[in-house]
Order: sequence, then C-alpha cells, then structure tokens
Amino acid sequence: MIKYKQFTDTMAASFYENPDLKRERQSCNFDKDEITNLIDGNVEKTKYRRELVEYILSDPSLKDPIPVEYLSHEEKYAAELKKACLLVQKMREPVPKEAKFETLRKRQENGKPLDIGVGPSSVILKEGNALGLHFVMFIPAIIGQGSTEQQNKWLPRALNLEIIGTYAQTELGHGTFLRGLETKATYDPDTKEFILETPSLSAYKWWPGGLGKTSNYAVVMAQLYTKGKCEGIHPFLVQLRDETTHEPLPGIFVGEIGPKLGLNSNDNGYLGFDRVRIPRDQLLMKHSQVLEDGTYVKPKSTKLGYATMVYVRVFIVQDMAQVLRKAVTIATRYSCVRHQSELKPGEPEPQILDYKAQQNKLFPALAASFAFHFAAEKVWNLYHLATENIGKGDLQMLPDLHGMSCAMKALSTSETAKFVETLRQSCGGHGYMVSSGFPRLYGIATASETYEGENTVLWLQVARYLIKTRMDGSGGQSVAYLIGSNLPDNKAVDLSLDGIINLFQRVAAGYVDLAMKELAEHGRQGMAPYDAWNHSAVQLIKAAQAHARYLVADCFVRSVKEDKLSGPVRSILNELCEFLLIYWLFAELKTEHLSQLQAKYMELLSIIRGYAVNVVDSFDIRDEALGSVLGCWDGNAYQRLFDEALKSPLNRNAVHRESFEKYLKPLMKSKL
Ligand SMILES: CCCCCCCCCCC/C=C/C(=O)SCCNC(=O)CCNC(=O)[C@H](O)C(C)(C)COP(=O)(O)OP(=O)(O)OC[C@H]1O[C@@H](n2cnc3c(N)ncnc32)[C@H](O)[C@@H]1OP(=O)(O)O
Ligand SMILES: Cc1cc2nc3c(=O)[nH]c(=O)nc-3n(C[C@H](O)[C@H](O)[C@H](O)COP(=O)(O)OP(=O)(O)OC[C@H]3O[C@@H](n4cnc5c(N)ncnc54)[C@H](O)[C@@H]3O)c2cc1C
Repeated sequence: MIKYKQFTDTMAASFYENPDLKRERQSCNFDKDEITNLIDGNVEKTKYRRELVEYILSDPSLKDPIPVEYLSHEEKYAAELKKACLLVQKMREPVPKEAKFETLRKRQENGKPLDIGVGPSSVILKEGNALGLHFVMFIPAIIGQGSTEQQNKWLPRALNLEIIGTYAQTELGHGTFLRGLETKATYDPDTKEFILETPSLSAYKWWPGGLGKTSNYAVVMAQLYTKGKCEGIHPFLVQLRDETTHEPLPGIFVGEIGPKLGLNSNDNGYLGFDRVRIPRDQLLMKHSQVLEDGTYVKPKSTKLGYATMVYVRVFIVQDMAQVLRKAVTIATRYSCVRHQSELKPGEPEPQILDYKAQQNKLFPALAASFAFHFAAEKVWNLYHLATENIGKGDLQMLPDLHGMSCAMKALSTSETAKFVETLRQSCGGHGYMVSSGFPRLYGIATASETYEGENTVLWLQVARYLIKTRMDGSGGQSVAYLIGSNLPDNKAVDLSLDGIINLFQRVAAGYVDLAMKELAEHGRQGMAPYDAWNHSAVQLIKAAQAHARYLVADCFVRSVKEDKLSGPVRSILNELCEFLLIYWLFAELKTEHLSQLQAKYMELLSIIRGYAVNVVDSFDIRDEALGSVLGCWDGNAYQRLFDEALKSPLNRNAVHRESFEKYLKPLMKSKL
C-alpha cells in the first residue's frame, strides 16, 4: 500500500503538472494572454490585476490558518471581517519597492489609490464580504441619490471608511413590492427633522448585508410623510451606531439574521426604529426635496429613486460571468484529469472530458461565461450613457435601461445557478465536497437569483415593457425589433450568426404575440386587465426569457465581430458563440430545424474539446482565488482532496475519544 504523504503547495507548484493537462497545454495554438486581456479590458489592466492579486496573496496575514468552514458562525464573521479590514489597510499603505509590484507603485506615485472595493477582496473572501454593501450600494446610493452638498459632506467619509454603510430597503413583510414598504419617515417642520418609525413586526428591515454588526450607517428606504400626505418611498441617510463605541443609538434595534444557504461571511441584519429623529438634510435630495416648511418637491420621475437597484443589477451580470469562469475552470480541469469507465472496449479508462455527454455539461457554461461578460460590457455602457443623460434632465433612456438590466440580471443569474449545479454534477462525488469550491459558487449564484429583484418579478417587468412596445411602439433600442414591421421575416433556416440572431428575434416576437393573444382572450372573456395579466403570467415570462436570450446572443455576436481579435481567438469565440446560440435554440425550435442544428452542435462539441482546457487557463484565475482542490492549475486533484480532508478537526486523533466513550461505547455494549 502507498502511504499518504502530505504535499505542500510549494512542492505542487514547482514540481508537478498532471500529464493530461500538460498534453492539452502543449497543443495550445492560440495566445492565452489575448483572452485574458480581453476579459480584463486591456494589457495594462491585466498587468495591474495580476500584481494586485500577487500583492494580496503574498501577505501571510491575509491567509486562513484553517479553512473557514470549520469555524463557528461567530468565528467565521470575525475571521473574514478581519481579512476584509486588513485588506483595506494594506491597499492604503505604500507598496514596497519590488520589481514585481512596479505597476502598483507607479499607480500610487501618480496619486491613484489601489482598489479597495469588492474586486480585490474576492481573491481572499469567498463567502461574501461584510463590507460589500458599503462599496456596492451605500456609496453608489450617496452618489446616485444625494445632492451635491450631501455628496460633499458624506462621500469623503464613506470613501475613507470613516463611516460604514449598507442599503436597508427590504422588510420582513415586504421585499418585491416597494410601494408596500411600511417604514415611515414623517417630517416635523418645528424641529426640521424626520421621525423614523417601524410601525409593526413586518416593517422591520430584514436582509441588508453588513447591517447586523458591521455598519454604523445605512441608506434607509422609507415612506415619506409631510404635511399629512404620503409621498412614497425615499432614501434617508441614517446613523445607526455611535461612531466611537459602535453601540446602537437610542431607538435603534439592530442585529444579525442568522446562518444562510451561502454568503455566511456577511452579517445580513434586521433593523427597527422607535421614533428616531434625523435632520431634514439627511433625506437624500438629488431627485426630490422637502423644504424647511415641509413643502415636497417632486422628482422628474418617481423611478429615479430606484436607480441604486439598477446599478447593482448591472453589477450582478458582471459578477455572474466571473462565477461561471470559476465554476467552468474547476469542472474542465477536473474532467481533463479524471479517468472513468470504458469508452472503447478493453481500452484504458478515458478522460471524462472525452465523453460527449460530459462536453454537453461543460461547454454551454464555458460559452455562457463569455456571453455574460460581453452582455455586462454592453449594459454598463448603456448605464453610463443613460446616467449622463439623466444628469442633463433627459430621462428618455430610463425604460430601456430598466428593461435591459432586468432581463440580463434575471437571465445571467438563472443560467449561472443552473450551470453551477450541472458543473458540480459533472465532477461526480468530489463535486459535492466543500473543498471542490462548488457550494460557495452555488451560494452566490442562487442568492443572485433572489436579491436585487426576485427573478420572476423581473421577468414580469421585462414582459410589461415588451407588451407595451408591441402595442404602442414606444420602446427603446433593445426592443426595436418588436416595433411595427421591423421584424425580419426570414423563413429559411440560415445557420450564419446573423441568421441565428434573426431566429432569436422571431422566437421572442412569437412568444410576445402569443402572450398578447392570451391577454386579449382573457379580456374578451370579461377579465379585468390585472387578472388577465396574472392569468397570462406563464406565457409572459416565456416571452421575457426569449427576449433576454436574444439580447445576450446579440451582444455576443456583435462582440465577436469586432476588429480587435486575432484570427485564432476570433474563431474560438465565433465557435463558442455559435454553440451557445444553438444550445439556447434547442429549447425553442420545432423538429424540422432541429436536425440541422443537432449536427452542427455535435461538430462544435468536438472542436471545443480541442481547446477547452486552454481557454479556461486563459481566465487566469490563481489557485488561491479559485478555492478548489479539483480545479487547481497542476491538476493534482486527489492529493489536494486528501490534504484538505486531513485538515478536518475530526482527523486530529485516530479516535474521537469523547464521543466514543460517551455514546458509541455504551451503545455497543448495551444489550437488547
Ligand atoms: C466580487 C464580489 C461581487 C459582489 C457582487 C454583487 C453584490 C450584490 C449585493 C446585492 C445585495 C442585495 C441587495 C438587495 O437586494 S437591495 C433590495 C432590492 N430589492 C428589489 O430589487 C425590489 C424589487 N422590486 C422593484 O424593483 C419594483 O418594485 C418593481 C420593479 C417590482 C416594480 O414594482 P411596481 O410595479 O409596483 O412599480 P410601480 O408601479 O411603482 O412602477 C411600474 C412602472 O415603473 C417602471 N419601473 C419600475 N422600476 C423601474 C426602474 N428601476 N427604473 C425605471 N423604471 C422602472 C416600470 O417599468 C413601470 O413602467 P410603466 O408604467 O411605464 O410600464
Ligand atoms: C443573500 C441576500 C442578500 C440580500 N441583501 C439585501 C440588502 O442588502 N438590502 C436589502 O434591502 N435587501 C436585501 N435582500 C432582500 C432581497 O432584495 C429580497 O429578498 C428580494 O427582493 C425578494 O423579495 P422577498 O424576499 O420579499 O420575496 P417575495 O417578493 O415575497 O417573493 C416570494 C415569491 O413570491 C413571488 N412574487 C412576488 N411578487 C410577485 C408578483 N408580482 N408576481 C408574481 N410572483 C410574485 C416571487 O416570484 C417569489 O416566488 C437580500 C436577500 C438575500 C437573499
């Protein structure tokens, strides 16, 4: 018997590379850096990111002494928060004069600070970040909702982390239906203050990230009452804890909500107010105001108050591309090194990567990681343009931005959650281990399906936009194909990318028309419009999903056509794009088209098999950031699984003495 020997990371990195992986890498015929640069944005951004990651990972104080899974709920929060705080401190210090950190040092010398947001922290924090909401929602809310004076007052403090905040909107009884929120902010003109009140149990804020123990401020969404009238929900900047002692202020009831399916480094919290007074100028007043005498000044659109959510929905699309890159890296490398069963009778067990059924599990996710990357780029551009226009008083792009961000958020999160589960299954039993990395990725993907707008609810928002567009032609650029006679009617099946995009448009428009017919039919039968809407929901959601696939497919096709790619990378992306489009179409098409697409799909599986390992290498995810024993660069999966198992506290001694003496022994000695 071969005795197990502990393997150190240094040994693994310097001596070992799995021969199957090595062979794939030796046959690489494209420039991996080109794909890395494409994902980072450009060569300089890759250089910066690589140095930043090395800078973080080379710091021993940011390493976990034991895997966080073995810590208690309380210990995990403390250990992860410690790393998050140390990381921020580290990013503020001058970078040492070492050649390998030259880009970082030059950046600091040029007066540009290193990033302290959620990006760098994701290298060392894999179950959420208690400071995450501060960066992703609190600061954006001050920028997006605060007046210039308010930004001048609060932003420097928030950016310096002198104050730490979250975004408190959801309540125990109300998450989706924002008009139904119960928290009240009543203006008192005598003292020029708002009085915050939680009128019932269901009105308690519930869920905000970092609210439990970390934040001392929050942007709180509450119903604004002035001059005896409710003006709807508005954002208020509220201090929750003393800035020195961190004790909750009088009238503030705040705490943490307990363990969750995932993201357990983040202290999601609850919050109630017992007549808490805040100054008038802590209503965030960029879009609407309350004057000293209590007069309410309306915003140009009440939906401007929802802008922080739109920002985060866009952010999530980008995040899902990252989650998919990790998951597919793990599963592809593992599929390369894992040998199982018999493909040809009598021959050695093949790499599981050679099974078509396995490729069918991996490659749609690989292709989708690029699709969502390009989709995020597109919707970010739209977001910036729309925000710039809103700043000039032009709100025309608002509906299109809302429609597009809802569609892409819902599609990217639902597909990523599904793919992560399929990729986990593709790794067999070992995929079920926490050390595989899948449970954490699944925790993020499934949370994203729910937060920032539950997906079903967002699909219905998209459907509302589609139906409106089809009826009155009022929609923006993303729905232009639904307006009037713009829809190309190409009856023959054309398998070029443009031809497939045309099919996507026809499929989506077909569903929209079916939903419209259903709505009309319910109307004819005497149903009120809201009842007809409810009864047509299944069809409406189908239409929204088909439209979202068209949007993402269209972004992918346009990005592949851009000039900046070399020949080999262009053909890889072209094939992945074509492959994903066919994969998505399978669910929608009638049999006559299916056989043509099936042959192409099988051909593409074989082509992608040739470069899949090298493409995931080009995602350039350091082992420490990947956090998976199955997906490490060297492919030494069994050794790493074993190493990780030996870290279990149950393996400290050969016998778990206490439980043996107390429970097992008496049981085994007892007689019936
Ligand atoms: C490396 C680490 C990275 C980490 C990355 C990720 C970190 C993310 C952390 C996220 C943490 C989570 C935070 C949260 O969850 S915060 C809470 C989010 N809550 C929600 O999203 C609530 C969802 N509900 C809503 O948004 C709305 O209420 C809803 C869209 C459902 C609309 O409801 P309703 O129909 O009641 O709305 P109205 O009647 O008031 O209005 C309808 C019309 O308004 C238009 N509309 C609606 N929303 C918007 C918008 N945002 N922008 C523009 N227009 C909007 C809608 O289209 C209707 O228009 P028409 O009447 O013209 O048809
Ligand atoms: C990990 C995590 C982090 C979060 N962080 C924050 C945060 O930082 N700040 C914050 O304010 N909130 C946060 N949330 C809350 C989150 O935004 C809400 O959970 C989410 O918006 C869904 O609302 P809900 O929980 O009330 O679900 P509900 O709206 O009650 O949904 C329950 C079910 O009802 C269905 N449903 C609801 N309305 C309709 C409708 N009109 N038509 C058809 N079906 C409908 C839904 O599809 C769903 O199936 C977080 C949630 C999670 C899970």
